[in-house]
Amino acid sequence: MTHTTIVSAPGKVLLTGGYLVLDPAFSGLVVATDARFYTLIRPAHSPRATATSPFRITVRSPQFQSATWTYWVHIHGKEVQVAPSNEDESRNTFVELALVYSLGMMGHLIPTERMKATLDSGLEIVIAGNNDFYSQRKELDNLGLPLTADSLKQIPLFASTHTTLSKVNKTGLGSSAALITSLVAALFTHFKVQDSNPKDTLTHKQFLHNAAQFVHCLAQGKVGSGFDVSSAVWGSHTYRRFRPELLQEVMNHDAKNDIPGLLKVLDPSQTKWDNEVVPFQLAPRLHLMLADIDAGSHTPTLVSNVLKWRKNKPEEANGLWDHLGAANDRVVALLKELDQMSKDHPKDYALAVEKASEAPATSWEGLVRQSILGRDATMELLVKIYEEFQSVRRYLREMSELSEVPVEPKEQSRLLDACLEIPGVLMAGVPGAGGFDAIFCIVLSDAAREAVAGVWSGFEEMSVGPLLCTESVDGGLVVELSESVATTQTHSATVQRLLSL
Ligand SMILES: Nc1ncnc2c1ncn2[C@@H]1O[C@H](COP(=O)(O)OP(=O)(O)O)[C@@H](O)[C@H]1O
Ligand SMILES: C[C@@](O)(CCOP(=O)(O)OP(=O)(O)O)CC(=O)O
Repeated sequence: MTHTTIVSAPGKVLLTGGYLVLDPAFSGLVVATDARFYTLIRPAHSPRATATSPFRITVRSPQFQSATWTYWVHIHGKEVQVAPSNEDESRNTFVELALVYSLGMMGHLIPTERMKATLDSGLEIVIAGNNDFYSQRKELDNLGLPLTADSLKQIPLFASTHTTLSKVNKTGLGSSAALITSLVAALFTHFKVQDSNPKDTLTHKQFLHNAAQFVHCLAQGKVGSGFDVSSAVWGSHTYRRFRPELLQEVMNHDAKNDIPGLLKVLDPSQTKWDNEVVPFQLAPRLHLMLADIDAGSHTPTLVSNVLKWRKNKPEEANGLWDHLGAANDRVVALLKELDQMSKDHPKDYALAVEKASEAPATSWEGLVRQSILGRDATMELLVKIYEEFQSVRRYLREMSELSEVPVEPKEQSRLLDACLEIPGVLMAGVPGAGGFDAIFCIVLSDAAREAVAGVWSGFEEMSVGPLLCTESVDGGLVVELSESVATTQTHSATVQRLLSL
């Protein structure tokens, strides 16, 4: 029997609020995906050479070449220091900082004896992301399969990427945020930190959020909006960022020399964090589809150019920000109204969605006017959502033109418009920072789903790679396993696969 912990965190897609969410005056709608990152932790059964030797932690990412890292942990009372082995082929700053700060903080939060006992025979950490996080184009090529959802389903769980972490093509689901969140949370779970600090679960989760935001910002070298870490912790929601100044004072590597000071900033009972999280879910029968575009854009470049333009032309930009912010908020409010409608009038809702599935969104308004059965409130809402999201797109195109940054470039507009011609497609847009990275569609039926997939695979201007994931129904962080695992036990296919990696 081996005490094993597995914690997962979802990927993300920012449906509205790209750029605006960097400013605390605006919020963004982020949907968590059912594509998840998993961190497994278990004893390595390799005792220390002598009672004074450091403890050893090995981290592996089996989907990548040259992706094993060793760390040595030194414990002096409450002070816990983690140093990377200088024999490794590569360094992984994201993993390293998560270990340095999580273990550093735990040294001050749990009894030293537990710290030592948990590390005594060394720890093995395995990190794996759902295949959707990384482009599978090469794998499908090797298998001689076309770039379709059916082909992707034939690839085994946590398949090899046949490359290194630095060379892999990512699909934009936010691998580093999901990785850091699952790793930090798995460490705190494995060392049973909550048992020593019996704060309520919500406060503990807020602390994990703050800690993951801090590590992610430090690893990225900047304080971003943090919507990706937030959805990795809380699942789908509307997000308003925390004041960036909150982390400014600890955003340097000296923070590890003052762990009590860092804990003070990250502990929600000591420092008030002002981020806002309002849970969100898509109404039933709305299905989120995602695709990555092979061309790709460099998000930091897009962001720095848009922000440069906003700084140089504040009047032009601020007006657009206000209009776009208001349109984004209306889309969210309408989607919530639709969800409420599905609960209040489930039969009418189902009928309207079926009717809407049979016609393209441009003709729904006609259906509303022709309705002989009186008002069809659901259909009216669907029309409003479609139209409001089309105004969001118009503002994004205006942003592209004024800033000369390709937020919704023409090629992407043509692809989105082609999707919207299909019966039963409610929304089609560029998520997050936009550019040539990805697109999303929200569709109302299986037939619409298939037709959209057909448009994607037949689109000749760009290579559109479907992803298998959709909205997460499990929210944010999930403790998948925290127990002594007997070999005879039965687990889900995902957990079984992780245990065998
Ligand atoms: N499976 C993995 N195992 C270990 N580290 C990973 C893994 N996936 C991503 N990372 C870390 O995240 C970094 C990528 O971060 P970044 O370029 O910000 O990508 P993203 O936009 O997907 O978050 C990698 O360099 C690596 O440190
Ligand atoms: C511009 C942004 O508001 C949104 C970017 O969202 P993406 O989903 O495009 O991000 P990456 O995963 O880094 O590519 C920047 C931010 O909020 O941090």
